Amino acid sequence: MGSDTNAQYVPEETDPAKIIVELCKLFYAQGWVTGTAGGMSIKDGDLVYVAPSGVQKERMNPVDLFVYDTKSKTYVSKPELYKPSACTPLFMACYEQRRAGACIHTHSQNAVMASLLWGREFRIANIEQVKAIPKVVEPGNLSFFDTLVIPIIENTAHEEDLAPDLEKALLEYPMAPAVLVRRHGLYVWGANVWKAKIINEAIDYLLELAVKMRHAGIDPAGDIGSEQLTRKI
Ligand SMILES: CSC[C@@H](O)[C@@H](O)C(=O)COP(=O)(O)O
Ligand SMILES: [Zn+2]
Repeated sequence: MGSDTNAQYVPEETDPAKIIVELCKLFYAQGWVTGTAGGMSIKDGDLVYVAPSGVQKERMNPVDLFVYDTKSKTYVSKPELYKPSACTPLFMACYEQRRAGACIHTHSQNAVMASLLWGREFRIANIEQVKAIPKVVEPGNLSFFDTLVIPIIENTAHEEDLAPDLEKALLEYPMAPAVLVRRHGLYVWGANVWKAKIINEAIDYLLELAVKMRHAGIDPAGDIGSEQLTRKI
């Protein structure tokens, strides 16, 4: 019985270009990368894989991706028709300052709504899903009783101009697993692509929940029990 179940196991894809193409389709279905927005990147050793700029991110082929060698500082694969994603300097900042193995940028409406409802930082506490978020500065994940804090930076006219403020936020918030961009979206990274995917999903869930809590008059960072004041019994 057990071996039958294992026979169903499909090994994970290991080609970064194929993984980016696969995940962008999933993110499109979530409404995170529609209308050419958002994207993602993977760092595999010295090589950084990045999507082309301005393309429908759910319709890319592996050969469309740019591959940059951080050692030789040259592109080892450079599709002729395209320019690399405008998010590239931001992905590079996450690789350099966070030793990330993958970065995801979404235009999730949950991220945009949260950026409109919170000021300089987003906070949520005492929700089970925070246990999917790494502590970043030490091994392990946040506990149920920890507060997740995500800095919010202001948007700029061009994506690449966000890089200095993102770099500053990464320095000022060493424990942050992501950065929100007001009226724009979210940057998330992880030690590898699957961790980045999980963290992105968990953060999006928490952003959506926090926005709903706010609309219900509940403080998402409030103490356990404080929400009872808003409950109609
Ligand atoms: C809807 S256009 C969005 C872009 O300006 C940008 O914000 C973005 O997320 C994607 O940039 P791109 O250069 O296409 O990878
Ligand atoms: Zn964007």
